[in-house]
Amino acid sequence: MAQIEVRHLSKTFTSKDVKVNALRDINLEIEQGDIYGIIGMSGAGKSTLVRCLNYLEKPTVGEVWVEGKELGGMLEKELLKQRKDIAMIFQHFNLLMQKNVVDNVSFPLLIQGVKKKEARKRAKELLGIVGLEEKALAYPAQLSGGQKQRVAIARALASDPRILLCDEATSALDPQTTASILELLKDINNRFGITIVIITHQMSVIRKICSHVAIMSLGEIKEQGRVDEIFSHPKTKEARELILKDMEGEGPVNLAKPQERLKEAKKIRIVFSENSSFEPVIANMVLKTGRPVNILRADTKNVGGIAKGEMILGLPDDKSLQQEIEDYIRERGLEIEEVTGDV
Ligand SMILES: Nc1ncnc2c1ncn2[C@@H]1O[C@H](COP(=O)(O)OP(=O)(O)OP(=O)(O)O)[C@@H](O)[C@H]1O
Repeated sequence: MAQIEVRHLSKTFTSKDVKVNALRDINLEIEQGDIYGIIGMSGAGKSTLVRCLNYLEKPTVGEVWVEGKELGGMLEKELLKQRKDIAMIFQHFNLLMQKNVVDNVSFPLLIQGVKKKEARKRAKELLGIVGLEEKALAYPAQLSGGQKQRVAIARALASDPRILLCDEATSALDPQTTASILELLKDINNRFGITIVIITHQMSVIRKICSHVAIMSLGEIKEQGRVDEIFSHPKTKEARELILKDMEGEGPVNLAKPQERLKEAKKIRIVFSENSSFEPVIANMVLKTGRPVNILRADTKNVGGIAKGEMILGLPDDKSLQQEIEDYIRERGLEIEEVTGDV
């Protein structure tokens, strides 16, 4: 059994005469040690889903199993105990502003009944793990956003959780700070084997550290699986859109401007594996066929540690030439799929 299993989970919010189906028939399996991303636009149901994973939100229908135990069958006391193993961090850090850093981190330990001296000692160790030892006596207001999130991570680790839920933990941070927090989460996952569930609306976050992803839209999971597979072979419109948006966000090469494009009849997407270099392939293809193509987008990315790249080409309005180009690309071991709509 997976460490976290969600079965046929639905959540409906009802207020007065308005009903919102926030989650519909969600099924998920998250293995121990995964970094699992849940991505979707605003209102997709991500926060509601992640809050169901520790029963901060009670599903209307369905089951959540954590380490072989069904949360819905637990008494409130058992649930509180279970939540010790499922820590959470948030977009706005949720630190205690009147307490200094070391006291913020000690706080959950004191609540658990750990003696003050021991709690402070452990808190200082945790601050070492997140690289903030020298800020132990500072107050949250004196810290940057990235430092505040590090304190929140240290505090989350205080109860020795086996699962860490991150609700838009990097959304309030600039790209560089985001990268450093993602590195820290990856390091924590590596060193301590803590399973991490990350909610985000940014595909770049998924690409940088997640092993698996579920793509949500309007309360449903549209696609889920290994991140490298979804990036290479997105099956749904939602996945394709998120991947394209990600490319835009990080400055892809948008080579042919609309006014400069040759008339094109078909668009294809080529996926490059870690060993292929697209430039010689395309240059040689153009030389061989003697006809130029529009390179509409080109991008290479580091996906889960593997170099991946893709390119979208606009092909001329000549069926046999299209076939020749596609055959040439396929013979070089590259995969092709047709793209519809604007790119
Ligand atoms: N307590 C609530 N009462 C009523 N409706 C709610 C409640 N919480 C969430 N919803 C609704 O459920 C849907 C899903 O919301 P949710 O916050 O889970 O989405 P999200 O994907 O996390 O969005 P965001 O990225 O904006 O936080 C939305 O339509 C939202 O308005």
